[in-house]
Amino acid sequence: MSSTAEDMMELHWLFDMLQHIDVGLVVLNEKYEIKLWNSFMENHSGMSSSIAKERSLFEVFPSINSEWLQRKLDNVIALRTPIFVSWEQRPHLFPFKSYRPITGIADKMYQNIALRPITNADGSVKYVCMVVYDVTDVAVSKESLSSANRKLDRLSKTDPLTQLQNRGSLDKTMGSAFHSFQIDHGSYSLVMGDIDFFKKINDQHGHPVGDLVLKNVSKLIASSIRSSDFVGRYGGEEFVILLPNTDADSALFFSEVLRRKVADAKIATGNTEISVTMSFGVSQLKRTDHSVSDWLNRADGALYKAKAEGRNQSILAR
Ligand SMILES: Nc1nc2c(ncn2[C@@H]2O[C@H](COP(=O)(O)OP(=O)(O)OP(=O)(O)O)[C@@H](O)[C@H]2O)c(=O)[nH]1
Repeated sequence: MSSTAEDMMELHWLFDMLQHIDVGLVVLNEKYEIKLWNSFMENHSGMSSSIAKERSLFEVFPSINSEWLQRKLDNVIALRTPIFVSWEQRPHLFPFKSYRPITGIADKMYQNIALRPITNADGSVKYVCMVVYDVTDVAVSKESLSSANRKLDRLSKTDPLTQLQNRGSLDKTMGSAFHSFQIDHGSYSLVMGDIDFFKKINDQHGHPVGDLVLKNVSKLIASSIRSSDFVGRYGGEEFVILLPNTDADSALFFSEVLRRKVADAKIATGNTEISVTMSFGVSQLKRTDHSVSDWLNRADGALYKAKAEGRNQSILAR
């Protein structure tokens, strides 16, 4: 076979392979008209090469942000350098369906796109080749990993019984508030609440009813705070509420409203209804507090006093 015939055959092979490679290939001219549309693009768009060719890419896919892509394509031609667009910047350019049966996360194919200048024999660049990689598997596993990490992070901060913040998470939140106070000297208050005679509830009705009471009280507290407040379960039947932008008197007012709500609530346990009361200690963060413990200890001291003085009351630490 002559070398020209061999070259022709090689060219034919190459063209055949590019047509059927599992990667999208599109060639555009300077007017963004489609000059090449391989079988990957045909299969995923449902549009044959004969129909796509000579039409503007933006007419075929009106959902593509034409201003953004035109700028990129113009740069590829002017600077003669390739540009890459990752799925993390833009999940997809072409709105192709994903046929992955594994997950509901991806209904569209995630794509990495390379825009490459095609250099003519005379060195000029008049065409751009778009290479479209289907990276749905990579994107989906990365997304599921991030979602699993988010879930783990949430779990590590949550008390499983009450779904409130756990003690560790609350300690961190109070630490952040203490740190902010050193900068803004704002008003930050703590309300520490404890269910009265909780041991009796366990003893009289059993531990599962005790748990039910804890869950109900937690819901009541959670529904009483503002979105900027924090509440956590600090110990067995002890709760701490952190109120930013709240001075001592307002925190005491909040505590009394909550105390009355708890006392008025009826908790259905199946065959009977239970009522509980709570005692509260309130403290506002002061410049003389050297640590979160100082602030917390003052609330704890006030709570101890509320218990000693008859329970079902709130006491403010001065
Ligand atoms: N059901 C249930 N009980 C708990 C849980 N955590 C702690 N407790 C119980 O809560 C009770 C707390 O009792 P005490 O510390 O004596 O306090 P109290 O009976 O509430 O009395 P005062 O606080 O003095 O009013 C103990 O019996 C603990 O076993 C829990 O997760 N579920």
